[in-house]
Amino acid sequence: MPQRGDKHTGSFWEKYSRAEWARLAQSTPYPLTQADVTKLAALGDPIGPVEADQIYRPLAQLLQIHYTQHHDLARSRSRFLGRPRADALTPFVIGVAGSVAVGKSTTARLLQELLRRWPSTPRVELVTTDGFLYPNAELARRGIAHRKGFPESYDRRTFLRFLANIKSGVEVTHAPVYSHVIYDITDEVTTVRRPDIVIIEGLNVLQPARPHREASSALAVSDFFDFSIYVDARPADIEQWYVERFLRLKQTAFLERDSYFRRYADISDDIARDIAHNIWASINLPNLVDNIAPTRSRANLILRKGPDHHVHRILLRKI
Ligand SMILES: Nc1ncnc2c1ncn2[C@@H]1O[C@H](COP(=O)(O)OP(=O)(O)O)[C@@H](O)[C@H]1O
Ligand SMILES: CC(C)(COP(=O)(O)O)[C@@H](O)C(=O)NCCC(=O)O
Repeated sequence: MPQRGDKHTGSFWEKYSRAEWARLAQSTPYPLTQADVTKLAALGDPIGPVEADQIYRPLAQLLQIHYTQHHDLARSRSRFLGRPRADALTPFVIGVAGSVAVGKSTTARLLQELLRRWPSTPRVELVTTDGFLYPNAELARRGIAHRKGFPESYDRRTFLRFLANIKSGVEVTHAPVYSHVIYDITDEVTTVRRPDIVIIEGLNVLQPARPHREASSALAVSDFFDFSIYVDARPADIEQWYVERFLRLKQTAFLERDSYFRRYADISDDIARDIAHNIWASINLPNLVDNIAPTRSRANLILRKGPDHHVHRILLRKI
C-alpha cells in the first residue's frame, strides 16, 4: 500500500514501490510489442518490455483517466456557458521534465506510442524544448554560449506563444528544430497538426513564471500542462549515464561529418571520459542543482530511477 507522509517529500505525495505500481497494470491493456520497445529506447537507456509493462502501462492508464476527465470537464463547461463544443477540441498537454541524460526522451517516446494506440487519442505529438533554444550565434551575442540548457538560453516568448496556440486549438502550429549533431538550431521546422495529446519534453518545462510587464510573457510553461512528469535519479547516477553515453556517441554520432563533436571522435576513451566529466561538472550538474531539481515537486508524478536505470519508486501528487 502507498505510504503516507514520507519525510523527504511531504504528505501531499502518495508513494508507490515498483511492485505496488506494477500491480496496477493487471487491469490495463498493453498494446506494444518487444520490437516497438527496442526501437524506442534512447541511446543508453536500457528500457525493456518488463519496464514498459510494469511502469509505463499503468502510467498510460492513469493518463487516460486524466484525459477523459479533461474532456468531460470541457464539455460540461461549454454546455454551462452556452458555447457547445467551443472548448472540447483543446488538446491535452503533458510535460516531461528532468536532467540532461536522465532518459526523458525514452519516457516521452514510450508514452507517445502507448497513448496513440488508444482509440480515443490517435494523434499524439511529441515536441522537445531544445527547438526553442536560442541559436548558437544569439547565445554568444548574449554571452551565455556555455549555458545552453539553462532557463535563460531559451526563447521563452516564442515558446509560450507556441504553447498558447496549441492549447487554444489552433489547427497547425510550427516549432523550430534543434540538432544534437550540429549542436545548433537547424533550418527545419516541426509541424503539430490538430493533436489530441501533446507531450512537451525538456529540462526546464516546470520552471515557475518570471515577472514580466507583458501579461502573456509572465505565464509559466506549466500553466499549459494538464499533467506533468519529472524523471528523477541521483546526480551521481545521471553523471555516470552521461559519461557512458558520451563514450558511445564517440563511436556513432560524433563520427558524422557535420558533427560539432567530430574533434572528439578520435581521442582516447580516457580523455573522452575526462571531457565528459568536465562538461557534466561545469554545465549540466549546476543546471540540474540550481534550476531543474528545484522544480521536481511541481510535477504531478515523479518517476525515480535507480542506478540500473529502472524506475524503483513512483510518487504521485495527491490531487
Ligand atoms: N551529442 C549528441 N549527439 C547526438 N545525440 C545526442 C547528443 N547528446 C544527446 N543526444 C541525444 O539527445 C536526446 C536528448 O538527450 P538529453 O537532453 O540528455 O535528454 P535525456 O537523456 O533525458 O533524454 C537523447 O536521445 C540523446 O541520446
Ligand atoms: C539540448 C539540451 C540543452 C536539452 O534541451 P531540451 O530539449 O531538454 O530543452 C541538452 O541536451 C544539451 O545538449 N545541453 C548542452 C550542454 C553542453 O553545452 O554540452
